[in-house]
Amino acid sequence: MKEIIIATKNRGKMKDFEGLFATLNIKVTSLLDLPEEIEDIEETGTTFEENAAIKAEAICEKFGIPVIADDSGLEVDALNGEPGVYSARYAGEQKDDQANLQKVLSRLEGVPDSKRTARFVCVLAVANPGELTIFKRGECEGKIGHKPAGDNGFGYDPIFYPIESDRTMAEMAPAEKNKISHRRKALDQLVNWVREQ
Ligand SMILES: O=c1nc[nH]c2c1ncn2[C@H]1C[C@H](O)[C@@H](COP(=O)(O)OP(=O)(O)OP(=O)(O)O)O1
Ligand SMILES: [Mg+2]
Repeated sequence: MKEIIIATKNRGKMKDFEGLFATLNIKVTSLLDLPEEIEDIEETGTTFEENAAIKAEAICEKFGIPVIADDSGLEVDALNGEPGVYSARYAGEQKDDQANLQKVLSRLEGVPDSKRTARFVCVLAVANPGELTIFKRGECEGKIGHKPAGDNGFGYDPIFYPIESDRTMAEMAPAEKNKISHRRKALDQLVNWVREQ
């Protein structure tokens, strides 16, 4: 079985990846699973690609091995694409999922269903020692609800209804989310790319 490091400290993301990589027979290790403590990496970019590269390249340089990073977020059309790359810190530096999703709901107060369109975006960056970093993107279209529903998943899952679903991503079983998610789509692109090499 192969092993890959994913440059993340987000446990929710890692749960997604564990499910996604299990079918590929690859074991994934996060920055939280390493024996030494890894300092937080400042995400100073203004695009998902920039931030994913910053995370993947920092850890790749540190250990001299291939590293995948995921930078992702929610784009709400009625909020001009917010919270976007600032999704994790939308309601402040403490990265509180509940506060973040409440902020989206309150900003959308009075906005009718037809204008609550949104998408999850996931950009994966793969950094290899001595090679150019590559990027794969996946998007999942949907709508923002009026109140949180469901206990699965993480982040904005309780307020996100994937297109043609009457349940939020947090009401779906993990395997169900993993069939349609932005993370799944980005990973499919990456797997296809690896097969072409
Ligand atoms: O499937 C998802 N379901 C719900 N919410 C999601 C999803 N995917 C990303 N999101 C939200 C969570 C967080 O608010 C932001 C990611 O921010 P992002 O900087 O990429 O991750 P992070 O700081 O939590 O962890 P890390 O940088 O260590 O990977 O988008
Ligand atoms: Mg982050």
